[in-house]
Amino acid sequence: MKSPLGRPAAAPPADGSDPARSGPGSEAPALQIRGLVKRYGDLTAVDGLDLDLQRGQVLALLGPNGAGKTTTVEICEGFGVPDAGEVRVLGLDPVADNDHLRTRIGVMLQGGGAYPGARAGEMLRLCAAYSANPIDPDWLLRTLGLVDAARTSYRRLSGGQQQRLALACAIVGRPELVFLDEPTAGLDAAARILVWELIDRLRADGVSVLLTTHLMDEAEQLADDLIIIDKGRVVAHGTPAEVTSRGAENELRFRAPRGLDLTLLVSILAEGYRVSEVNPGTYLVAGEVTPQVLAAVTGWCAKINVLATDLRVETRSLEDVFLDLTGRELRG
Ligand SMILES: Nc1ncnc2c1ncn2[C@@H]1O[C@H](COP(=O)(O)OP(=O)(O)OP(=O)(O)O)[C@@H](O)[C@H]1O
Repeated sequence: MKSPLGRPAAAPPADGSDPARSGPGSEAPALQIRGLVKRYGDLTAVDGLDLDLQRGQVLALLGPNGAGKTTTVEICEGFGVPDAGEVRVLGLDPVADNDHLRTRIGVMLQGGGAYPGARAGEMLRLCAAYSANPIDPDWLLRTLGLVDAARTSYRRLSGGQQQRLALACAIVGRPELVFLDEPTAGLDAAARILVWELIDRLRADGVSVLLTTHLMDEAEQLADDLIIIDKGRVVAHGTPAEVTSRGAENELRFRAPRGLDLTLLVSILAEGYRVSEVNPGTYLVAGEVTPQVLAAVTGWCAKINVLATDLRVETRSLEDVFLDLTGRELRG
């Protein structure tokens, strides 16, 4: 069955003009930021930031409190003007081309934009009415577990229901790019999974997502790429696996008979690896553990006819990397 999220083929503009400049179906990246600077008085909130988000990808923007995430996202949404640098959203200038972008991007507002007395279902239908080809609101209410809340006024919704309604409103217009600001903050485990599944479906349908989050597992689960920023600068970027492994001193541990002669193993491994018997019968190889290093160690075991047991590669978590880079907890 075709997903109700799927974007229709873009129709050419009726007047033959090219309002988006980059054109419907263009290959312009979802987001491209070069050398972004934003100052508030003496404070440089964003300090030469570069960022790329390709079509159909999820990019997680991580950083401690005050790192410059919201400032960056607001500039992308057209709510702020850079002091220097260039920002392109779907190939367009978010301020000058705001009118053309409004229907092509989705913004998840934290509690904002709501009429407290309006019912959840009515609010979602109102958001849908702004779009020429909205996603079926009833499908979204079902998918986000909001059917029972559809007739409840916004002010009586639980925090988690308001959060999911904000997500539904952000995507009901079938945006090409959606900005999600901590979309699962405060949600219980079941609701969080519903939101994660929906974000996965958005990606599968070619929607690009810029996700700000303080949740390490959320970033690792959902993101194709991560950017960690601190004091307005990028301190790490890449896939979750790249960010957690780059330059990392991982460890390989195994158990084997005590007192083995390690000279041959040391000579097989490249310079810089440290091999030691940390406890009688427990061996440690410290350095970047690549597949080749793992093969070298097991090859050495085979050569000396030793069966290594409890062989374990210990990698650093995203939280460890984050702490190393920013000196602060991911949660801020
Ligand atoms: N309108 C403003 N006027 C003055 N300073 C501001 C303004 N908006 C943000 N700042 C400052 O800019 C810096 C970056 O703030 P920003 O909200 O972008 O960080 P953040 O990474 O989103 O933080 P958080 O995780 O707490 O939301 C902070 O020091 C903040 O106090």
